[in-house]
Amino acid sequence: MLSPTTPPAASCLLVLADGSRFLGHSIGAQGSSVGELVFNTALTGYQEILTDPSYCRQIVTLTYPHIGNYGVNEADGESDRVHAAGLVVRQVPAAASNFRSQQRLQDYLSANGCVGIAGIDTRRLTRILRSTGAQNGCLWALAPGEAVTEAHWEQALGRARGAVSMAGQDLAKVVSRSAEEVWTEGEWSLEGGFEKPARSRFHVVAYDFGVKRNILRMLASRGCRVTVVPAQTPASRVFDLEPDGVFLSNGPGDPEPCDYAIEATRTLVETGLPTFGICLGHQILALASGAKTFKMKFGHHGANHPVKDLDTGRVSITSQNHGFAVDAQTLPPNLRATHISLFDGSLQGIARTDKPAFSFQGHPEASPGPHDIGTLFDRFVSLMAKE
Ligand SMILES: NC(=O)CC[C@H](N)C(=O)O
Repeated sequence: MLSPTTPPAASCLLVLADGSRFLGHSIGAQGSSVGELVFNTALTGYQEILTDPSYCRQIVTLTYPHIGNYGVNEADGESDRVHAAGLVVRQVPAAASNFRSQQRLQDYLSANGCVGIAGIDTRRLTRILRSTGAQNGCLWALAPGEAVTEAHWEQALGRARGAVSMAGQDLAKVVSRSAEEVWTEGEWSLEGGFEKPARSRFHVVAYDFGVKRNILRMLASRGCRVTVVPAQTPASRVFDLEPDGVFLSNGPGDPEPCDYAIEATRTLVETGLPTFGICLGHQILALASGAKTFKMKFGHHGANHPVKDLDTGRVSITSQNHGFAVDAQTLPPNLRATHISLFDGSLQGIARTDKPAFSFQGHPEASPGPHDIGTLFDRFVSLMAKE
């Protein structure tokens, strides 16, 4: 229960570039933030979403109305900080209740300098984004007690309209680590915490375009020693590391301007190194193979997207987070479609016909899940074993 001495929450404004206004209360840091507004329909996983580097410069609206109910903890972050440019929710329960919880979502947002708003009609916002497409917005948490004025709305609109468009932005090099790192931690379980895999059969070089930790953990748990390398690492350095396979990670922004990654991938794939890409990594593999990408209207962000495997006919429920996609009409003869989205028919997976390389648009590593398509990691390991 709220104690009678709890000060009233500070006001928070959200203004979209099209002029739509929302007034709610602050649940995070004070100040303003701009970014591309996207909506995510997952029911859980808000901490993983906030810390997913792929959300860099995006303000995330969660359509599920109760967010923060199980708190946050040290183990569940997909990176070492909050990357989302802001959080928009309907309601945060006053108490967080879970045996793993170490902090309330509100305190976590404040400590991480992330602006957040609650108390707005997220259904109205989602319907705007769905009909007009993802658009830039400005989130502005005022000082406690400060009154909202017309000048605030006007200034916020100016900031929203002045924000750079996501199309054309290379953000992989912005969020990538700057030094190489050896990764050994495996997957988490309730009984044992994070696994420390004893032996490794394969050496994988993983490109960090904004990599999520659970990807590295799933590789480690499958017997891979992983060397994580910065986004701009040239192919020559990867050859020096003598890997058995190359992994291309997820990441924020537009894949098209990532020329260094496209170039390195082309070289590595051509030499026949087994290669696996996820999300941005999937788009990079496509571009390196001669296909094209485009910006989607509002993308796919959620945890229940059905995807069909075109080889087996099997349907998997998958986690998705992308605003760009590979254009199925542009696949060259040596690239075949392996998966499609059953929501809109868009391309979800590809494989090279001439080289041991494949990739997936959604998230087989998704934590908290679903885990249906986690088998793609086993496919990568089999590919390395075969080669
Ligand atoms: N999660 C990701 O890797 C996203 C890839 C890319 N930034 C997109 O929006 O499509």
